[in-house]
Amino acid sequence: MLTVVTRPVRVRAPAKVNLHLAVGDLRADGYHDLTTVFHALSLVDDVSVVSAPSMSVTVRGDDAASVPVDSGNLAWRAAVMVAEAVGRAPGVAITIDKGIPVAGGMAGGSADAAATLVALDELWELGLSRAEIMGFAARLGSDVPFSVAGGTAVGTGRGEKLLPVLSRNTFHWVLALAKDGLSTPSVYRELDRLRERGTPPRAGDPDELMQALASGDPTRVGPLLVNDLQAAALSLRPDLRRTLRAGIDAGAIAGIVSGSGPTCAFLCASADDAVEVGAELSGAGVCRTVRVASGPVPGARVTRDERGRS
Ligand SMILES: C[C@@](CO)(OP(=O)(O)O)[C@H](O)COP(=O)(O)OP(=O)(O)OC[C@H]1O[C@@H](n2ccc(N)nc2=O)[C@H](O)[C@@H]1O
Ligand SMILES: Nc1ncnc2c1ncn2[C@@H]1O[C@H](COP(=O)(O)OP(=O)(O)O)[C@@H](O)[C@H]1O
Repeated sequence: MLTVVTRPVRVRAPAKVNLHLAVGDLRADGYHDLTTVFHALSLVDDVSVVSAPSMSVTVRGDDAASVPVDSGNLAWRAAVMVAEAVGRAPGVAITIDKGIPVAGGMAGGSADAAATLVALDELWELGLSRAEIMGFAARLGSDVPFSVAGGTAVGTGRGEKLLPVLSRNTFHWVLALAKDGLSTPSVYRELDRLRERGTPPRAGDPDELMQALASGDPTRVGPLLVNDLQAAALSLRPDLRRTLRAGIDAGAIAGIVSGSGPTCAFLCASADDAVEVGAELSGAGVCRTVRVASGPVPGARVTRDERGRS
């Protein structure tokens, strides 16, 4: 007989920043080959999934209004994909507590999709292998496998082929969240346009960054942060230059646009420095709001209470 778990399964999934993002030329399938170093941050979404007569998604938090609650939601798509694969009706109610900025270049939708995959594996007692979860993840989006994996990892292909990176210590970050999001496809398109008109610099390979991460020294990591999409994000949102400058003026070691932006991520020397940089940046009037976070943190995983229940 099929066992059905009726209590909600809760999963926490992290945001990411790309410490290194080298973008290749546009491929025939509309994607770009990447070499990227993903780093998972303690800015998280909490996703709860429970059995229900039909599919639904509820989103809570400051950015909730801009998130679709139908089949446009990546968590919904994740549930339908798994249900079809295992031959079940996709009857689940998904509740997302959003801590990750929406359309901020921090993989918030991917985090929710990853969380839903992990939650359904437990809720429906599927016993999926890691490879099966990663297979679903890669079909849902280029960033979703990393949201499952967490930590620090090199991504190649579309970003979905992952290898873990040795990184020592915890790094401390300040994130400057922007008022409006940026669409990922339009930032990639803008980079293609800039490359047709000129030769914006291209990131090399991340070898030196990997050594710096292994040393655990943020002053070595900072100067090696690089993002090929930054020129495109700044071209679409020139105001971000002020944000980046303000973070450095406030005492950060380095600042970078996170992925396709518009969130700016600032690496700081210590947890105390991050709090100070965050306070100063928040008073500078160059962003909607500021968050302090650290990394690396684990990927999507079930959270349990003191009695071991999820
Ligand atoms: C830029 C990055 C950097 O990590 O993250 P975000 O800033 O969006 O969080 C990723 O490449 C975003 O990954 P993700 O958001 O999962 O993208 P997908 O859903 O797979 O693709 C959305 C669109 O982005 C473009 N795209 C994405 C990945 C890739 N390697 N090349 C691309 O050109 C394509 O136009 C694609 O149609
Ligand atoms: N669960 C979700 N959370 C946030 N956005 C989502 C979600 N599902 C679908 N979306 C859509 O994906 C777009 C990109 O969102 P997000 O993943 O937060 O940003 P990014 O691609 O910059 O990392 C949003 O504008 C929204 O329309």
